[in-house]
Amino acid sequence: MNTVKIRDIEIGAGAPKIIVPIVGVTKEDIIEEAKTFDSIPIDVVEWRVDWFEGVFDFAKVEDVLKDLREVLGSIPLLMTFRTSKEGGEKAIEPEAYAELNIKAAQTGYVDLVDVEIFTGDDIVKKIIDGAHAAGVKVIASNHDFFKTPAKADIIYRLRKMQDMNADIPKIAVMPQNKKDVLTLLAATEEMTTNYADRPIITMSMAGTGVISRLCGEVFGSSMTFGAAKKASAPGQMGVNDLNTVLGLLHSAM
Ligand SMILES: O=C1C[C@@](O)(C(=O)O)C[C@@H](O)[C@@H]1O
Repeated sequence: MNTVKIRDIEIGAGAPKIIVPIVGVTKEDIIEEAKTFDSIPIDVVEWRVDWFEGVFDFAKVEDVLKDLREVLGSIPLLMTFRTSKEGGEKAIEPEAYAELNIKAAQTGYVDLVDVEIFTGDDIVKKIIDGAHAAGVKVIASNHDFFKTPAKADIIYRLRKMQDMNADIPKIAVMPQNKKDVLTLLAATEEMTTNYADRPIITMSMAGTGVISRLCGEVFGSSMTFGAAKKASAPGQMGVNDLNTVLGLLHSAM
């Protein structure tokens, strides 16, 4: 399996890497939160730009990115517009979505962008090619906030992301019972063992699924989201506790 190197972080090797989301609404909140990150264990910061009040004015987005980049120093920065149809704060037209992601990639301030795989193949391809041309890696994503698809379907979606040349395929699903968590873990193991030639990220959300956010090194999920100030999805643990558990499991493996 190939790893993905972003700055000093090697994704797909060792313990899962911790991503901490920022979900501030104002520039001030976003930057203030980023300033607290030098005292907590973080591998990658995710700016959830769909929460930002100025998200539809690119000059404002670029202004925040510039300051975030400066405050974060060498911590890699992922920019994510999570659309309302996949659990995010706002809706966006596909063309505007492509433009936002490609322009952000071209600023040189971001290391990764997140692209929802079911936005339409042409748009997805345009974003992935545009990000790569700017030297930016792409996480392809899919979210089901209501249920857990069948194992074969989860694997199909992750393989589609890989086939479309995303650097890191990712899926987040909601369990309706404990068996659904096992389905997500089984899909993760099968994808990693049989199909993936790159790191993947999977999680089962909410309290029932929290185990999936901890055991990625066993089953094959290379990154996990932890909360600093405010969680961006149900089931995210506090980042310090998350780091402790990942470290304990890593040293026992
Ligand atoms: O895609 C994901 C995963 C996530 O939904 C989670 O369940 O941790 C949190 C989001 O911020 C992120 O973009």
